[in-house]
Formats: sequence, structure tokens, C-alpha cells
Amino acid sequence: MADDMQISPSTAQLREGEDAPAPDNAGATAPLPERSGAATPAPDFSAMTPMMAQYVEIKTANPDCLLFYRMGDFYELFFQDAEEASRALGITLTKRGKHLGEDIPMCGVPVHAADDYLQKLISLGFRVAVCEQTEDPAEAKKRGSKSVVRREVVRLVTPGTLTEDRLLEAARNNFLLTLARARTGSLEDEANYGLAWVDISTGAFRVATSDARQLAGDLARIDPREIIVADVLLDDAELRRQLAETGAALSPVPRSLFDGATASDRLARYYGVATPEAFGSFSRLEMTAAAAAIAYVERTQYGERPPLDPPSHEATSRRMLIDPATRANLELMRTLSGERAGSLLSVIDCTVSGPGSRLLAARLAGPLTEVEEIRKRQDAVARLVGDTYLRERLRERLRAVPDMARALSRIAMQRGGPRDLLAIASGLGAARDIAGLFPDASGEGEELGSALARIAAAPAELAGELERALVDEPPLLARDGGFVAEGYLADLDEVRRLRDDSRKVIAQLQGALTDELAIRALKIKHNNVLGWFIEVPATHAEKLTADPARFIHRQTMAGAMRFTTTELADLESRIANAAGRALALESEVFRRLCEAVIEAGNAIKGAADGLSVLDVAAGLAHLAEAENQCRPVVDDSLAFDIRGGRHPVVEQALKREGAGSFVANDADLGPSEGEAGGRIWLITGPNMAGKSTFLRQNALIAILAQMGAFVPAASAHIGVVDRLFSRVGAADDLARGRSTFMVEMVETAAILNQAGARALVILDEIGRGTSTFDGLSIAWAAIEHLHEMNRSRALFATHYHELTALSGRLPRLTNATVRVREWQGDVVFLHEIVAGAADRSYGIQVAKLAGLPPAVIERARAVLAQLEEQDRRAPGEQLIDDLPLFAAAAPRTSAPAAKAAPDPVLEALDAIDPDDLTPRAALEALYKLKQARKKT
Ligand SMILES: Nc1ncnc2c1ncn2[C@@H]1O[C@H](COP(=O)(O)OP(=O)(O)OP(=O)(O)O)[C@@H](O)[C@H]1O
Repeated sequence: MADDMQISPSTAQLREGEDAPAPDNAGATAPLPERSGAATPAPDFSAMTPMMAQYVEIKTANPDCLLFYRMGDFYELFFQDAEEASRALGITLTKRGKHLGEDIPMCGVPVHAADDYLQKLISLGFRVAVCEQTEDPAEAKKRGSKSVVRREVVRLVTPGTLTEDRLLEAARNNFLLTLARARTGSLEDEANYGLAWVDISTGAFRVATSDARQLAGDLARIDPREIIVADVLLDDAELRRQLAETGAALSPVPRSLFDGATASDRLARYYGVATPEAFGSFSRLEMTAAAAAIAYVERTQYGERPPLDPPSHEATSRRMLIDPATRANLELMRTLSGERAGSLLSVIDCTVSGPGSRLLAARLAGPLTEVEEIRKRQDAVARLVGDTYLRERLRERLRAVPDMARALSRIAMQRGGPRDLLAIASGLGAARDIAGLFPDASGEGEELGSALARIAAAPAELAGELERALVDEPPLLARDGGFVAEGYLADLDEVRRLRDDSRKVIAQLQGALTDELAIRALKIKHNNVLGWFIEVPATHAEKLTADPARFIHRQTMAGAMRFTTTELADLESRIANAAGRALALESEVFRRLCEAVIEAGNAIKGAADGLSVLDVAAGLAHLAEAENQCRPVVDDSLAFDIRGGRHPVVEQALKREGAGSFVANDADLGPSEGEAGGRIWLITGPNMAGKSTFLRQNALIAILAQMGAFVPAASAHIGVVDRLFSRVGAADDLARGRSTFMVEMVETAAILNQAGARALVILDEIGRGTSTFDGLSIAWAAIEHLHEMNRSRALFATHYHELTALSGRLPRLTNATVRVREWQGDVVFLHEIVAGAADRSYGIQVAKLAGLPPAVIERARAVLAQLEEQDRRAPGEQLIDDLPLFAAAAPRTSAPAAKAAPDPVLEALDAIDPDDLTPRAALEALYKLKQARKKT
């Protein structure tokens, strides 16, 4: 291998299999050479060194990945890969030998720190092919001095196929999603998409069908890290846009991966069953998507098989539909700026384990629509609300539960280490303790009962075995040894004693030599090159060189000399043998324990799932008590009756900042006696009064109720909401070429076109992004449409006070306002929602509070007074009388423009006959015209 490449001086010391010096990774990125379009050369193998030929061959097979090419203790990258990686990682770009007369750009990362570099590269959207040495360099040498160690790609690292804890977020699932589309019949409302999503770090595997209208909502709910799609589908610009909006990494693959004809066989083969129907009935599209997911996992994992659950069908019709805009605007999982802190999830997450936190997030992302299922979850929370002592003991124990599912996956994929075994051991131990907290699991209700049953089924014997086998703090890697506990294996204890005794003997030998030679600085040391040796300062060396038969010279250093003796060499081989034997025994124990864990995989996973269910229930119960929440009544009615509702995020923020207490408010949107449609509350009120907060809090309460949680209210009665729409606060979407107003109108259109009687609609200041009259007219028409056509339960906040007049004509429209008090020209917000209409917006007072210059405030007051004066002459009530009620069933063609009022100037002009006028009368007429003109 040494002459495979012409080694550049800077890396001349780096050799395969040796301890390579760390490259200077800490420095700033070296200036890069200009990128040529084809930095990776075309493979002309005849002109290459054997190693380069190997590299190029492997790289050519993985053109879309950065190739991590294993060289000793480093992964090295070459050519364009090196340039890109050095730039992305901020590591030094250097060169290593020449290829076709040109320097080869190179950078490297140490193997032991590879995870950190991988994490950065993956988060930047790269894919990485990890290429390992798959034979011993000694074996390669047997084939001839110029032979190259065999290397193979063992794994493609992509965002959706991560398994390492350091690359994963504990509280977030890491889904890989495959999307299959029917080749024909792409009618809008057909179920023409098959989705499969897999988390190989936990084994979760689900499938569902979707359609063009729901797809964006489904993707937003699942929130995958990587989406696999046939490249031809990306010709569809709308689909490409939807996929891009998810923020997931997009991996186009050849269409052949989505092969419906072989899908069933592929699934059956993976699970070793006769037919995948054994797991449930799947549509052809679901099956295709699921098989593509398996194919992608196999392709990226090169034969390692993650322990995937059998695919389970998830009926999207059983979830509340929430479109991506609503999800984002309500800041369910993250805030608009992309952070978890400040989201609804962050304030309701009182779970104490990573898996619990993931389950909570999944439940929040997909609230249920089936009353029975919701009640089961509520029962579990209620049980633990009612028993604080049990709950807190449970949470205490759950806190110690490690992420068993992820540890299991790593073990099954041969990527596990002793700490993963320990994670399983402590997880199973905790499961045993926790089961003991519930003496009568069968009386615990369905949700808790079935979780406890799975926990009780945890393999107790394996737990005991692992506990006995492992030390308390094992090292990261099995190859380092030292993880098997004393007393577990007699043979191991024996060789360890031998090894440790020999070490003691070395220490004794050092003492004896120090005394004998009277050299206090004499030391017996060890390194990888020399093994054990005696080191003395150069000044004392002659005492040893005088007796060359006993002290054999090994090395001369700047200030010291190194020697060995037969006795030391003897000892060394005893130590090495004992250490090697101990390591072999430990490896065997590791292999055996891993096998046992894989064998018990399903039971371990079941227990892990059960523990996360308990964690979610206990976390929500803790939250309910801490935040004074109530159990909502959820049924199939159209009720929406919230008493004393609060916004959980704003409430917590106020508390944290000590900024006063949150003012609770009621909302009642259910139909009155004998009515078939929900009510619309039209909320007017000053700026900053709390309108948006009120709107959002009611949407959040509906979501919390249907995910099975308690809600921040004194009481709540909610008829299941099947779809939640919101149009609240928007930002420009310039990347998509849409202005703020356009975004607002697109979202409003979706609501008016799709919302039904079971929907809950939240509309905040529709029409504010355009001229007053255009905005008012759009808001007006939208309310009429909602009332007459959609008949949804809705909250509508606006500054167009003219709209309040609509309540006189729309029976299910209620006016509500937010109370404020004026105090010496300033405004005091009471945040209290009451019946009625606001008379004004107090915008100027708010502007004053915001610190606009006094001169601007004064001028604004004067302009406002004038505008109000004009408005008094043409009040809004007149507008409503002029307009017939909205009639969507028979849309009016646009009414002819109302006849304009006569212009007095033109009338006066028409009245003049110039032939009849004396010069003096003409002059008077001219003066009159000027006068009349001034008045208009
Ligand atoms: N019920 C409440 N209790 C206490 N404070 C509240 C309440 N509602 C809102 N607030 C406070 O008032 C602030 C403004 O609320 P919000 O944004 O909802 O007002 P708004 O009426 O929608 O204003 P604008 O019309 O200017 O958009 C909030 O950030 C919060 O601090």
C-alpha cells in the first residue's frame, strides 16, 4: 500500500493500520482551489495506482454521496468530496499525492469523532457513504506488497436512516417516508397516494393512503426527515413544491424502487411470512410505498436489518385534519422561527423520557376524531391526576428509563455497544419496578391496562442476566473490553487477575530497578510501537549501557534512552496474552448477550412502548394538576362550549415574566336549540387587546382535547372537530412568489372551499393587507359564506367595525368584543371577551404606547378626527341596507355600478347657453362655476 499513491510530504507519516497523527482539523478552512466542473475524474483505471483505482471505483458507484474512505484511524475524502466537506466542516483541505499529474485534494476526519462530523454533514443535506476496510491489512499483504486492503461501503448515511444517539434528537422521531402515486386516475379526491413511514432507530413502521388535497396535511403531521420519491414524480411542480415545504431532505430514486408488482413479495421476504396480508389489509399503493421503504432501508444499510415492526395501517380519516399553514401558525410543534421552545409542544411536554416525549409529539401532531379512543386516553390521564402519590413515584422511575427502542435497533444492526446493552438492562429493570407500582393492572382501564400488560411481559430473565453481566459504567465500544462485571464469568476473572498481577509485577520491577541502579527517574512505560520499555534520563544511561547483555537498547530520545530486558519482554508477553484472552472472552459475552437481546426484541419493544404510554399519561396528568386544567367532555355533538379558557403558551409566558395573570375567557360556538350550523363569533376590539390570543387558545383547546389531554379551562364541552382551519398572522412567502395578501387569500380560499359543519375555523383579520374597502368587502363576503355555506363553528377577529352590523341579518353570528378602559387618554387592556361590538380600535393609543414620536401621534389624531367626521356622513349601517344577503347558491352577476350622484359643476355648465349671455352674465357664470368647483 505504501506506494499506492505518491505521498505528499505533509501526510507521509500516515499509513494504514498505524496510529495516524491527527490532521490539523481545528484550523480554518484552507483557501479552496477553483472548482472545476468535473473534479472527480473519469475512471481510467490503467493510469491509476491500485488504491486510487479502488477509490474511484467505489466513488463511481456512489456518485450522490460524500465517500468516507477508511484509512487507518481516519476517514479520508478526496477530490471534490474533500473540497465540499472541508468547506462544510471547516476543516483543513490538504493534498495527498498526485493523480494524473495533479495534486489530489484531501481532508480527513478521525474515526472516533466521525459521528460529530456526520451529524453536521447530514444536517447540511449531504449523504455520506461509509467505506470500511473489510479485511486485515496483513491478509492483503499476503496477496503481494502492492495489493490494496479490501474496502466496501457498509452503509449510506442519510437523514432518514440514522441510528446513533448523537445524530438523533431524543424527543423527535426520525422518519423516512416513501411516497407512491397511482399512475392513473389522479382525480383530486381519489385516494391516489400511498405513504409509508419508517423510523429505523425505533422500528416504527406505518402506512396510509392520502389524496392530493390531504397530502400536505399528512406530510406536515408525519414530519419526516427524508422523503423518498420516484424521480419522475418530481416533474409535477405542485408536488415538488409541497415536498419542498416539508423541509425534509428529498431523495429522488428510480421509479423501479416503487414496483407494485413485486411489493408484496418484498415485504413477505423481509418479515419471513407467506404474505404481508398477515399484518392487515393494505391497498396496493400502501403496499408499494411500504416495499419501497424496505428496499431503501436495505439499499442504505447494506444487509444490516433493523428490527422493523410489521407495517401497521393508520387511517388518516381518524385524525383531525390540520393543514400545514394552520399547524405552522398555531405553533404546535415549533414556533414560526423554527424553535421548539415557545411552541405548544414545549409547554405541554412534562414527559421524563425521550420515547415519552416522542409519543406525546406524535399525539399532538395527530389529534383523534374517534370519541371512544379519546376517552380511553383521558381515562388514563384522569387516573393519574387522581393519585398524585402514584404518579410522582411513577415519574421518578420513568426518569431512569433509557431509550430501549433505539438501543435495540443499534444492537440489531451490529452498531451497538456495551452501553446499549446496559440501556436495555436498566430499561427492563425499571419496567419491573414500574409494573410493581400497579398491583392490579387489569383494573386500570384500557390505555393503562394494555401498557402495563406489555410492560409486565418484559423478559425478566434477560434483565437479570444483563444486570449480572455488565459493569455500572461500561465503555462505549465493545472492542475496548472492560464492560463485563467481575464475578460473571470465572474464566474472565482468572485471565484478568493474571493480567493485573503482571501489571503489579511491572510496578515491582520498576521499584527494584530504581533501587538497584539508583536512578530515581527510571520509569517502565508502554507505547504502541515499542510495547513495554525502561526509560531513563540520558544523563543516567551509562549505568545501563555498561551492561548490554542485560539491558538491550531500544531507542534514543532527545533527553532519554529506552531499554528492555528479557524479564520485561517475558512479562510483556504474559500481559499481552492475558489481555488478548480477556478481550476475546468479553467479545464472546457481548455477542451472546446481543443475540439474546435481539431474540427478545419484540417483548423489549412492547415494554418500551408501554413505558412511553405511561410517561405520556403521567406527564399530561402532572401538567393538568400543575396548570389547573380540566377534563373536557368530547362527544359527537356540534358543541363548542369553553368556560374560562386560557392560552397555555401565553399564560406560561406571563407567569414566567411576572407580567400579571392571564384573563380566562368563555367561547360558545355550538348551535342554539333547533339550529343545524355552528355559531360564528365576530370579535372586534382594540389592537393588543387579546383577540388573536383568544382565537388561538380555542383552537389549541380543541387540539388538546382530541389528543386525549386535559385542557386549560374551567370546563369544556367539544363536539369532535374533524378539521381545523386557521388564517392567522402570515408572513410574506416571497420564495414562492406570494405577497402577504396573496398568502392570506390562498389560505382563506382553502377554508371557504373545504370547511364543513364539523370544522373549526379561526380567521384573524382577513383582508387587512389591501385597501380598506377591498379588505372590508372580502371579509364581509367571507363571513356570509361561512354562515350560509360552510356552517362551521368559527371565530372571526377584525378591525372592520362595519362588519358588526351583519349580526342583525345573520342569525348565528354573535358580536363579541374585548374590554378596555380609557384612562387619561391612554388605554388599559382588560383582556376580557364580552358580548357586543367595539366602537373603536384605539390604534393611536397603542401606537403611542409603542413610542411613536408625539408629533406623529398628534397629527394622527387630527387625521382620524377628520376621517371619522366623513365616515359619520356615510355610516356602515347604510352599506348593509344596500346589500342583499349573500346568496351563494345563485351567485349574482356583478351588479351594475350604482348611478353616480349628479355633478353640480357639470349641471351648471349644461344650463348655460353661451349665445344667450351678455359679457357681464358670462363673467358671473364663470365665477359661479369656479365657486361650485371649489365645493366639490
Ligand atoms: N386573556 C389574556 N390575559 C392576559 N393577557 C393577555 C390575554 N390575551 C392577550 N394578552 C396579552 O396581550 C398581548 C396581545 O394580545 P393579542 O396579540 O392577542 O392582541 P390582538 O387583539 O390580536 O392585537 P392586534 O389587533 O394588534 O393584532 C398578548 O401578547 C398577551 O401578552
